[in-house]
Amino acid sequence: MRAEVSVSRRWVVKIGSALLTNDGQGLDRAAIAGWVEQIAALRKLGVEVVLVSSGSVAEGMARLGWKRRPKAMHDLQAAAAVGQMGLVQAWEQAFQAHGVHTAQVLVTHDDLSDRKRYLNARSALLALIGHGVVPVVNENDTVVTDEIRFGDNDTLGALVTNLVEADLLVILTDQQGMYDADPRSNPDATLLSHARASDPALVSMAGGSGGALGKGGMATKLRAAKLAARSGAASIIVGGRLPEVLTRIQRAESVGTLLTADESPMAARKQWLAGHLQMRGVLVLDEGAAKALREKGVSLLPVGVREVTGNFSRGEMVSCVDADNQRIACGLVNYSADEARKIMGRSTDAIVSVLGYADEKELIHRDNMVVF
Ligand SMILES: Nc1ncnc2c1ncn2[C@@H]1O[C@H](COP(=O)(O)OP(=O)(O)O)[C@@H](O)[C@H]1O
Ligand SMILES: N[C@@H](CCC(=O)OP(=O)(O)O)C(=O)O
Repeated sequence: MRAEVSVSRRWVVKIGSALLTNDGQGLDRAAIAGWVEQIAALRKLGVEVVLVSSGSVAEGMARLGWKRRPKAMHDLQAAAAVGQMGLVQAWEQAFQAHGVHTAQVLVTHDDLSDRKRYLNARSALLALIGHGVVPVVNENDTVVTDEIRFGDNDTLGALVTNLVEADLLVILTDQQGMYDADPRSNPDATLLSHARASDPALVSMAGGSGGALGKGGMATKLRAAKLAARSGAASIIVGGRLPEVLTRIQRAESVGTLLTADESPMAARKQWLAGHLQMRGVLVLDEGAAKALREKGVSLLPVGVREVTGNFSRGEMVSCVDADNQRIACGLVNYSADEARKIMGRSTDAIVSVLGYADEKELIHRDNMVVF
């Protein structure tokens, strides 16, 4: 299993507040430099990395001289706004030393649950990765309210893993991994090396809430691993202070706790796509496109579409049928119904001249499509 992890090509690395801020004493720049050095080395081996960095509230508290995590939402928001400045500065500076660009990406729950915004966030993150930039993601704490907060970045890390279809979610924390009981209150607890994320026995082993600075605790990390498994990704919960921790994961060393998915990424994603969304429209394909989708599983380009029915928006689910109305596939569409009608039957190059702009060149990308 560890060997499979070592060949994974896209990682989301989530770093918790306690770890990043030296238990609240301000950003641990030496630790940050160490992780960045490892990430730079991973990139040279062809591993793409998206960072999910907590610590805005904790760093804001340190900057404002607050000893305790505030309870009031406006104070949390204020601390997050102050701290986020320090956070991105620290990451940017550390990556600059390796000639790597970073990008600040702040998201809310709405961004990832709304279909259109989901696609937008996805294409922006994939574009950043494609340009060799390391996205540094956090929750947009200053604009979210109580009910819609992810609250803990473990969940955010898992959703980003689903979003960019990463193979691996690495959760760096202040313990060596997941134990069979909370090691803070059970000194005899033993470290779990490998389990299935779906194993029901794990739930009672993960203690409740997190430390003084973080929010999640082990329960949210376990939940995150289950969420990541929905798109087939494995998760590793591991001590972020372990020397060369990321490099060792890449070398298939048995560090931390590996939580694996029951299904392959493709099977998991297709199940997710097929089970979660309502059809909003139909695209009738020409013979060539129908054959290409059925036999080669390629993306659907506008040129292969003859007719568009329904009134869908970008990001919604549509079904693809052949001229005899036989269902071929379904998937998340990159253009609205009106746009699709304008560009159907046209070559990809014509999208800009017809619409005046272009999103993706595909009408439905094959990663967002299930072929029946
Ligand atoms: N079974 C367990 N194994 C390891 N840690 C656990 C377990 N149950 C609860 N915990 C607690 O979870 C804490 C890590 O969560 P948290 O404080 O939220 O960290 P982070 O800021 O890294 O997200 C650990 O310090 C530990 O006390
Ligand atoms: N968005 C928040 C993260 C919430 C949080 O505390 O997460 P974590 O430490 O990962 O459990 C922040 O940056 O402070």
